[in-house]
Amino acid sequence: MTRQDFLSPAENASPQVLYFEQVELHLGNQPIVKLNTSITPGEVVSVMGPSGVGKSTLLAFAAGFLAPVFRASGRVCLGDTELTHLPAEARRLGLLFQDPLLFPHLSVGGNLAFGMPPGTSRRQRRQQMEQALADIELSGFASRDPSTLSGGQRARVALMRVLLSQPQAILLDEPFSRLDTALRHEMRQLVFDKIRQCGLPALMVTHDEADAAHAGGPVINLTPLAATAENDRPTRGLHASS
Ligand SMILES: Nc1ncnc2c1ncn2[C@@H]1O[C@H](COP(=O)(O)OP(=O)(O)OP(=O)(O)O)[C@@H](O)[C@H]1O
Repeated sequence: MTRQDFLSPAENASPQVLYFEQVELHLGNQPIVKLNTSITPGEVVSVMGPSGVGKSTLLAFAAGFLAPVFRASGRVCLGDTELTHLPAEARRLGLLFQDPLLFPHLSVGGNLAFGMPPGTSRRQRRQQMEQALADIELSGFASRDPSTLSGGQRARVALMRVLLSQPQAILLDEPFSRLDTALRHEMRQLVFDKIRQCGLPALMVTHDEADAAHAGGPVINLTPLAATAENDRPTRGLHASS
């Protein structure tokens, strides 16, 4: 399944670069994170660093639900479109967190259909849902109650739900940390393969060096206090102010 499979013809399918331009986050007067980087389609950039350094806060800023206690400057852009001033729901970012939370009141199929863009016809919904289930070897599971799935099956459904929402980029926060070793390996492979196939830029927060190694992209190590990180790819001429 590729990015094209998820997109209606009306969608702009061209992959975009995700930019963090001169992003600075403050907690009170205390600077916690500075970031200036770009993520190309299909690339997974890993963000690492000690507990409390601001990794999840950075994702919250990008996703559009930063707690009011923080002060932020800088921009997050997809190609030429600035996301920073858009409400969270308009940013079209796919979020994958530690817990593969599925809606308990919806079937597996209902969960998959949940995030599909408005305007997706009934036939398209069914077709995409069935294709997604086949893709994760869960054909025939559409009417199942999510509580009857194993942890690995839930994680796979959660991933496909994110992809079916036609995101323009993916944000991952410790996506594999609750999985046991075998499952972790399997999910890493699936998630990174899908991100590459769909040509989506992705930013992943992780404590696990093996996650970052499997992701294959650059690793940004945030350090405490005025943490500054910058990778060495083009960022439209902007530079981190360290
Ligand atoms: N709502 C909030 N109000 C006040 N302080 C907060 C709030 N959310 C986070 N913080 C503080 O902001 C800092 C960054 O937190 P954040 O959760 O981003 O860290 P992290 O690097 O993701 O940590 P971990 O690896 O433990 O998940 C921490 O000092 C944290 O205590």
